[in-house]
Order: sequence, then C-alpha cells, then structure tokens
Amino acid sequence: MCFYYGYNDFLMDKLLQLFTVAEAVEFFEANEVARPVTVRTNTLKARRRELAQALINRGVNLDPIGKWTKVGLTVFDSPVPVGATPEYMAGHYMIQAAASFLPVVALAPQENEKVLDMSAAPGGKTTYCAALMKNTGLVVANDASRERSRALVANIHRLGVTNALVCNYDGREFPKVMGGFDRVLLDAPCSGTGVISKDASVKTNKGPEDFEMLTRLQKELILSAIDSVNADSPTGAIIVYSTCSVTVDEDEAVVDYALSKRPNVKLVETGVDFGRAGFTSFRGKAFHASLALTRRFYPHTHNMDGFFVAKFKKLSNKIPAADNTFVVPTGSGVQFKQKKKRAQT
Ligand SMILES: C[S@@+](CC[C@H](N)C(=O)[O-])C[C@H]1O[C@@H](n2cnc3c(N)ncnc32)[C@H](O)[C@@H]1O
Repeated sequence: MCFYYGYNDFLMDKLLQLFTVAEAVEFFEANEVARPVTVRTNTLKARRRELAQALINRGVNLDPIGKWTKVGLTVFDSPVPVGATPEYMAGHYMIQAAASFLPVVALAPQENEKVLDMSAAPGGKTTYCAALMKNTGLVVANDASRERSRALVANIHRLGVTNALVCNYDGREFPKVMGGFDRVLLDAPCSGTGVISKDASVKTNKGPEDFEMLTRLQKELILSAIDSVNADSPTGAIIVYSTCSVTVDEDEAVVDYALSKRPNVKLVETGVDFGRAGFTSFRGKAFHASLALTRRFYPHTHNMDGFFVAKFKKLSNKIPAADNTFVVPTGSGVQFKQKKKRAQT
C-alpha cells in the first residue's frame, strides 16, 4: 500500500490505525481526487442568491454546498478562474474549503463580542467570524508568521472587514499579551493529513519527530487558548479547537490533555449535526468519555477535507492545580496565585 499510494511507512501505519483496511483504502483513494471547489459568500458585501446569479451569468456551474450552510456554494466548473472574477475582486466571496467553515460554525461568534483567532492566516475563518459578527465587536486575528499574515491582511481588506486587529505573537504568549476573550478559535498548526489531496508532500515529509514537535505545540497552544477566555463572559466563554489532520495524536489526544490540565473547561456539542464522533479510546488508551462530543470529518465519507472540531465551554477562571493552589491566568482580570482554603470540618 505504501508503494501503491506513495506514503512513507510511518504515516501509512498511523493512518491504517484509524480505519478497517477496507475503509483505509477508501480514505487513500479519496486523497487521490481533488475536493470540489467551494466558496463562502461574504455576507458583509453580498447575498448568496445574488452572488450565485452573478456567477451563473459568467457561465459558472454551481449549487449550494448543502443544507448545513446558508453561505456556501460548490463550483462544479467555470469558464473563468473563480479567483479572478469581478465579484471575487470586490470581496463578495472567499474561496474556502467546505470543511474550513465548520470550526466557525462551532465557534458561533456573536455580535459585539471580543474574539481571538489564535492562528489566523490566511484568514478564511477570521473573515467568516467578522461576517457573522456583522463587523461589530473585535476579532483579534493573530498568526505567528508575518509572512503568512500578508494574505490575512489582504483578505481582511478585500472582504471589507473593519472589526479585525492583526498581530503576530506566538499563540503561546496569550493571555499575557491580551486576555478576557468571549471566544477563542485555535485552528492549530498541524500535519495536514486531512488535506493530502491538496498537498501530496504530506505523504512522505512527516516523521515521528515532526509529530512530536507538532503535538507538543498543539498542547501548549490549547492551554493558552483556554486561559485567554473569560469564563464570566455573558454570551460566550467558548473555545474551539480544530485541525485539518485526522491523526488521533493531534486531535483527541490534545483535547484529552487539555481536559486533564484544565478541569475548568468541559466539552460541549459542536453544533454541527454531521461528522463522526471522536474516539473515546484508541489503541488501549481511554480518553474522557465526553470526547464523543467532538467531530471528525473525512474526505471519503463527507467529500470534504479531513477535519477535526472540538468545542469547549469554560466554567471558571480558576484552574484547580495539583498543588492545592488556584491559578488565575494572567489576562483574565486578576493575576495571582492563592492557597486553596481547606474545607472546615
Ligand atoms: C491551519 S493554519 C491556520 C489557517 C487559518 N485559521 C485559516 O482558516 O485561514 C495554522 C497557522 O498557524 C500558524 N502558527 C504556527 N505556529 C504558531 C504559533 N506558535 N502561534 C500562532 N500561530 C502559529 C501558522 O503560521 C499557520 O498560519
């Protein structure tokens, strides 16, 4: 199979652990085929019906993506490049993979909230958040890479987003730089095993040390994301963790780690009513039972990129720590460590 599909032994083993052999073959086959081109209507500037008509008038053959989104269109074929139409230039839509809508659907940002997109470039999800918030409140669009942030800034301008602030911190520096958010999206840097049809180099360019490095970073980032949210937010206190990878190490294992380190959060329904439930155990390791609330999306079952989405609700700004102290994270209002009072007997 490695030879036939062109994967290295390490990744082939990892992926085979996820599926029966028959389903693994379906997954590998789906990775050989490009996913449909999809676009998201930018509701800050356009309505889907009018956008669809404008594109049809240019000879584009399209349809709504599905019942679960009111803003997505699938483009079957087009006589003009969809990234160069006057409607595209005017910011009426974003070319965005259908699966990449899902973390924002789960995040469900509200008008006038303060939202952090911790790893935002090139901005598909930031601009979707801004549209749902109708350009009110604030979206802090952060990405560690200044280079990748150029596209983020360009998309923010093209789509007419006026409530975003772009910055280039390492996400692990939050909430020290800024905290108290109503919602945080961590669309984490990952191995990209869900998007092999777009980038076949993933088949061979990742080894054990890459996974070690990535999962360590994902674990550090998810704790920062949680600590950056204000549990007392009257409308939110929500964290969404997503990846475009299907490996358990980068998905359920990271979420399970976060639940163990931050008992002040719990998993909740993602609000996406399709996708497969996350693993509650894997290769003999049991995860928290609530991992069943997370969602997995696969190219061979949903005809979209492989994706993982988990949604947390933060219950308290205090982190019960192992040494009997409560740690109140910086940026959430108070900055101190306090000895937990012993229960009076
Ligand atoms: C999956 S991509 C984000 C895609 C983006 N959310 C979108 O929808 O357009 C992951 C991003 O994480 C950024 N990144 C990597 N390490 C980071 C870190 N330590 N802190 C913040 N961002 C980081 C990368 O530069 C990359 O742009």
